[in-house]
Amino acid sequence: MSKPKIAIIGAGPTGLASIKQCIADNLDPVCFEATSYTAGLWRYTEISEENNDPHSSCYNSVVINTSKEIVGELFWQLMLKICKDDRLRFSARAVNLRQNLYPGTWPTGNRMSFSDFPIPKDWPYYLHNKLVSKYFDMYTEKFQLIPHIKFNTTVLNLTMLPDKRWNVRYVTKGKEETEQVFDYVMVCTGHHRYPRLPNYQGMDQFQGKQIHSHFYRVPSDFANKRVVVVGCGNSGMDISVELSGVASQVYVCTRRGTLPWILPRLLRGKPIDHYNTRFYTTWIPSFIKDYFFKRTVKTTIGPSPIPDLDPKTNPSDSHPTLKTNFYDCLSNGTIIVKPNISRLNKDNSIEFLDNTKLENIDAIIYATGYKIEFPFLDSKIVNGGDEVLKMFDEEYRENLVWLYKRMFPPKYPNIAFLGLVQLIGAIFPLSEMQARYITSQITGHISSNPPISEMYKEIQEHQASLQKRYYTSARHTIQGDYFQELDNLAKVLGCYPYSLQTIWKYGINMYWKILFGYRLFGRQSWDGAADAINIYNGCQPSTSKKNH
Ligand SMILES: NC(=O)C1=CN([C@@H]2O[C@H](COP(=O)(O)OP(=O)(O)OC[C@H]3O[C@@H](n4cnc5c(N)ncnc54)[C@H](OP(=O)(O)O)[C@@H]3O)[C@@H](O)[C@H]2O)C=CC1
Repeated sequence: MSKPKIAIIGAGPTGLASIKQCIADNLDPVCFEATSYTAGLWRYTEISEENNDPHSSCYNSVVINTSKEIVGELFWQLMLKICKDDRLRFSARAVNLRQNLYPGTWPTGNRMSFSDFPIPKDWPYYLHNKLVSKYFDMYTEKFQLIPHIKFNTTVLNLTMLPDKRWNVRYVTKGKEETEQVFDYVMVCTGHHRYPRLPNYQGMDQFQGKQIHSHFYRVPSDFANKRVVVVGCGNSGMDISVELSGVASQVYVCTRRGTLPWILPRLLRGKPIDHYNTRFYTTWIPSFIKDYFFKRTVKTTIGPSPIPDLDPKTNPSDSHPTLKTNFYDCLSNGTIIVKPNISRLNKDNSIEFLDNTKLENIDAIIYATGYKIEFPFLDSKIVNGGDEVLKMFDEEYRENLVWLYKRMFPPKYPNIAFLGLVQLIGAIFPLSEMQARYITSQITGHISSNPPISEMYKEIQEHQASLQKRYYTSARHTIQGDYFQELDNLAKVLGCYPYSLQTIWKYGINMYWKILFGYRLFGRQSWDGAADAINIYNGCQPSTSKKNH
């Protein structure tokens, strides 16, 4: 019997993990990649014809490519300790994804690595984009993924055939459009591709430079300029701090009138996300988490030197913002905070909602986030269509994602979206777990999805919980918690570390580490991932036998 044919769209980290998992499960993957390289937005490129088109898949978001310096600053330190001793030893036991997938990791260091491909021991906590793309090159080479990728190939359209297979229409640069039929489609194009811009009066008249953060590369482009950065997410913070050293003045615009809660990257010398353990995220009520969060901010970088700018919301109401030295720039005046813009003028002045005005602005950088779009697909496949959209607020609706288990559109079989979760944590381990979940379904190792009504109920509950937890914003429609999202899939796949099983096999010390990120006794290390890999290796995967 011929192997099921799987179309994978995008050869970023999620696409690469998907190819590898398909191969491991004896499927036949073909990956379509619009650019000439892998690793997606982690590969730093200059703005060029190839990557300045929002419809190309090679976006180099400021998210990680704000510049060599800033990425260095963001990522260099935080990787060091993570890759210590245990990890290599444990990962050597790795067999294949099905058996060992679940590093229990976070965005830094090995917390962002795939389960059976550890990040080299001597790499730092926070990786420079060069190292991240190198990591993916090593991964691609080790698992021989390149032969499965069609580079410079853009998917134009997907249509479902009467027999529920998918027809993929695509074009490779310099060639004719062509079509191919697949049994299943895995969409791995991510959610940081299409810039989301505000709509201010006079945008078309303003004579200065206006760009989205996605197209920002190096600070020198703004040397001695007066720059307004719109948005206070991680991009807005990173860019404004970076520019503060070269621009003649930087202004940051906040539509909420206040700044977000800003956390430092390191706490007591450890990457701050390492304190976010399974116990902390699962068992601690959010009011206690908020208390610790506020206390951390107050005793490290804050409160803000300008009290009026202190956030009015709770820390858990929004996606976290990490930036160590933003307040330094506020206190020395290199960054000045403004409310939202009311209009832009032809003479390069900008008016704000508090009736103040700035003259002679040279550039505006819109760090206003991203639109979730899949131009090759009917949008109702992803957002549920009008009957679903009408339940949501206008802005939230723009980025609504209506997928069962964050992957499956209830009414459309044989298609799944991977990496479409904005985790508080690294996405790679989840992408890998999702790939594993999908291929396990295709091969019949785990049950297929429940009836549509049940899927709707799950999605509705998930969306309701997001709306309850976060303030309404287009940036909060796909939020997820690292451990919970991974654990939910791990339980079905049979690699979740249940307490008694774990304690029986590995002892209380290891179980403690799985829960709290450090050992109860013995040599301390915060490298929870290493132990987790060991634990998950040890779990008998239910996926080794069909469960239905
Ligand atoms: N160093 C790192 O780790 C970095 C990580 N990232 C990640 O990349 C992702 C994208 O981040 P980012 O690019 O900052 O985008 P976000 O969507 O996270 O933030 C967008 C910001 O723009 C504001 N905004 C949105 N629409 C408007 C509007 N119409 N007018 C005025 N302001 C508006 C939002 O305000 P509001 O809050 O009111 O919605 C918010 O402050 C996030 O997951 C982020 O964590 C990004 C940069 C660096």
